[in-house]
Amino acid sequence: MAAGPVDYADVIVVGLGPGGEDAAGRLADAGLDVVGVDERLVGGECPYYGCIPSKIMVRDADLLAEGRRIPGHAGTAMVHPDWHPVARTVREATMDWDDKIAVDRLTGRGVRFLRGTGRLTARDEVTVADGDGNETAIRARRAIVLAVGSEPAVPPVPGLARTPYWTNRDAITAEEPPRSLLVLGGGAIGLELGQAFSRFGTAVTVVEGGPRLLPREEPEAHELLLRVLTEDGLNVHTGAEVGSVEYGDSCGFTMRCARGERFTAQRLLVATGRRTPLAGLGVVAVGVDPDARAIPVDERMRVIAPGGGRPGVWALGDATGKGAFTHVSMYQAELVVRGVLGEGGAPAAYHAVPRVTFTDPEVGAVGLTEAEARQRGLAVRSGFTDLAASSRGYVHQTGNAGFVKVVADMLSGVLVGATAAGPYGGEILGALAVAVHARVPLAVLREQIWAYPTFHRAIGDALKDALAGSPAP
Ligand SMILES: Cc1cc2nc3c(=O)[nH]c(=O)nc-3n(C[C@H](O)[C@H](O)[C@H](O)COP(=O)(O)OP(=O)(O)OC[C@H]3O[C@@H](n4cnc5c(N)ncnc54)[C@H](O)[C@@H]3O)c2cc1C
Ligand SMILES: NC(=O)c1ccc[n+]([C@@H]2O[C@H](COP(=O)([O-])OP(=O)(O)OC[C@H]3O[C@@H](n4cnc5c(N)ncnc54)[C@H](O)[C@@H]3O)[C@@H](O)[C@H]2O)c1
Repeated sequence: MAAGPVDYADVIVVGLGPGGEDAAGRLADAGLDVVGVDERLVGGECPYYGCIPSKIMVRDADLLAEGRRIPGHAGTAMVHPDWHPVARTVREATMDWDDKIAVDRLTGRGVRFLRGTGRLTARDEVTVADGDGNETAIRARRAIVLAVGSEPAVPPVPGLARTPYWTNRDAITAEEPPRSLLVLGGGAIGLELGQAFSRFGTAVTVVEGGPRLLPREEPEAHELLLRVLTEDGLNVHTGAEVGSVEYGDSCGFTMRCARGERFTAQRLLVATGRRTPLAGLGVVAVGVDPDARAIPVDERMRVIAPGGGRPGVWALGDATGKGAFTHVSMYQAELVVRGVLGEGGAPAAYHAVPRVTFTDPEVGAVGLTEAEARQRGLAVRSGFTDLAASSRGYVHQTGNAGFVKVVADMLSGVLVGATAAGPYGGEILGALAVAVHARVPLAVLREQIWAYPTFHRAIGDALKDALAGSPAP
């Protein structure tokens, strides 16, 4: 590689996903000389291969499902799925995977943008390699922000690496729904995209290695999704250890599981989590173990390493392992900006991280699950209510499956976690997220009037269930 001149900047932001782009823009707005570096698309995974295009697919797939629910309730409906408008909308939303507008927006705020791969070459220096083999070293006068996100983690299944498997990026750019799709991994990506393709006519088989779908959520969420997805026509297999994967042009993918099952499909989507490869980022330069799963950060998002913190080196987003969500990345960007500008403010708190899996029914959750709360030794009382049995569930009829579950710590007298699964589960979650975030006393929540007949009224019923037998406030 050709070594170039050394440049200087106040702040260098490596990775311009949701958090990095936001931090770079805001630091430039504050008058700092900021260099932003990205090797791919400014905006990161979320707008091009993640949240936005996947939710477009989910929304359109949900429209089909609603149409199919008309018979028996509101007349007749003939639903003929067509993927082409979906692919078109996704292309429009991603500008055909072109970030010109995002780059212009960023440079318009004064950020100097470099397209290339950044790596730490000293504790205050990032070297950027462009596609033509040129290298530019930049020294940071004030701060380096590592916002490199994550990439699909592909498990070491024998044979898999030699096959043309899909990751989320291939699924999002699909111009046609596959005839059949094997989904490896029953987490958020696998279930959202698996259900969406299924509604467009793809024969979908989900193969989950663990005992439960959405393993980080309440077991009731697994039970609900297993039932509903199976009713929807997906084949769902849990506890399946994959022994091998093969691919042939004529027969597609064949997956063999240790307990004897054999699955075949035209396409295979690998959705088994994310990873942040740290070695290539040169994190040893700031004392971080290159084999670590995430960049260790303190409560102000400063990078920490054995022997203490690294002044002027910050990290945010998926790379920090605090929750691979756009809202976490944006939340952390706020902390980084405040920290770099020396503004102080509250440190990071993760007791109320919300998450929504946009399946139908949606699974919204915040804070701890009941099992996590028990592991922490809290004085746990949980409450549960079935959404279908509520007045709104009765009114809604078809597609009304869901529940609200709350997890209370009776010692501190607050909710420490909650799940709202069902139609608009992610929206119902809003009220529960406020309660967990603001530590609203149970005595206050218990007095709340919940509008009738809403789905969120089920929160009141779940609270009653948790507090049954407790003295009135
Ligand atoms: C299919 C899918 C659906 C999702 N849906 C949701 C959702 O509904 N809601 C939600 O909250 N989250 C969702 N997510 C997660 C969300 O996309 C991520 O949490 C979010 O994008 C992480 O943001 P980030 O700032 O950490 O970085 P990323 O978005 O990962 O971006 C990191 C950027 O850094 C760049 N980069 C990496 N290394 C280097 C380097 N060495 N030099 C230069 N540039 C580099 C990359 O090119 C990339 O542009 C979804 C993810 C996927 C895959
Ligand atoms: N709606 C959202 O907010 C949303 C949507 C999609 C993705 N995301 C983010 O992206 C992350 C990545 O999504 P994901 O679905 O890839 O990961 P995930 O961690 O949510 O789920 C991965 C699943 O794959 C399973 N798995 C792992 N290895 C396996 C193997 N060898 N064989 C079979 N199963 C295996 C795990 O047990 C798990 O259930 C999510 O954790 C989430 O943070 C968020």
